[in-house]
Amino acid sequence: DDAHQHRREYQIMYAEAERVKKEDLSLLEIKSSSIHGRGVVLTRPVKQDSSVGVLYYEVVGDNEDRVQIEEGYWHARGYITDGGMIDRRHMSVKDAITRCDELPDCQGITFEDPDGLFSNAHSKLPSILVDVEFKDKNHFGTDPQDSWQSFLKQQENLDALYFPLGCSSSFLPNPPPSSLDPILMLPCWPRYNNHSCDPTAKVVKVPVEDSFALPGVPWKRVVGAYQVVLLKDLDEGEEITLNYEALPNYMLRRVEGVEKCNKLHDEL
Ligand SMILES: C[S@@+](CC[C@H](N)C(=O)[O-])C[C@H]1O[C@@H](n2cnc3c(N)ncnc32)[C@H](O)[C@@H]1O
Repeated sequence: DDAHQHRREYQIMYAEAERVKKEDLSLLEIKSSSIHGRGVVLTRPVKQDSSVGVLYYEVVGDNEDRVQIEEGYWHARGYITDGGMIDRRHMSVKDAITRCDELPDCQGITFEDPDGLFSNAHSKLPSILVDVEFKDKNHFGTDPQDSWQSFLKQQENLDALYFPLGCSSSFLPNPPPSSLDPILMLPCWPRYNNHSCDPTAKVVKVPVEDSFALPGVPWKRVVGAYQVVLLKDLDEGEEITLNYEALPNYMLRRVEGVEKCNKLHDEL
């Protein structure tokens, strides 16, 4: 059956994740959460400032869906998430990119493209006018319908991902199917961290050894690991939560229905 099939595929991938991350997984448990669905809780008390493991690794310049087509901008199929709009104009995308360059806080532009005219990153930019939103942030979400497009101002570290091999959303849909065995899912605990505006943990970027390589993609340069560090002493059974809005770019996709912390921004 379906759950059994999943189980076998995932077992192999998660074993690999576990091998590379070398975490003490006995510290963590995936359990039903009072916030939403399942969450990550501690199996024993842990002190403030301790790290419980790596949420993500950051790699430089990796994402098949993002192709650089305009100087200094990445084309991304998907949208820049809610909030942070500094301007909105009906104009061509080429003009919008020029305008974004001139606006001091502009980090990128995003617009609806229901007919997919812009979805081929390799073709010349269509000159039609679209409703462009100018954003002062580039938190990015992919769009299953492929009806939004964005151009993001190029940055030093373009990407953060935590596991190409077992836990990335290409293997493990978001949210993960609830049929999956929580014990089996433990190496992918980062996929179970719930959001809170009053979180119990934050991420801290630490360097990795030069020789560090991710399984399956050894050629990718890993520039850092984001550890989950507790903001206070926590007891056994307490949930590890993160403020999604405070996470670095690209770490979490747009999430519907979660509490907004930066409310003022979102009203614009
Ligand atoms: C990384 S997963 C967290 C695991 C999730 N609870 C589950 O059972 O699969 C992120 C998803 O959890 C939900 N979520 C996380 N924090 C939430 C919150 N504070 N309020 C409502 N939903 C939340 C959202 O649906 C979000 O897309």
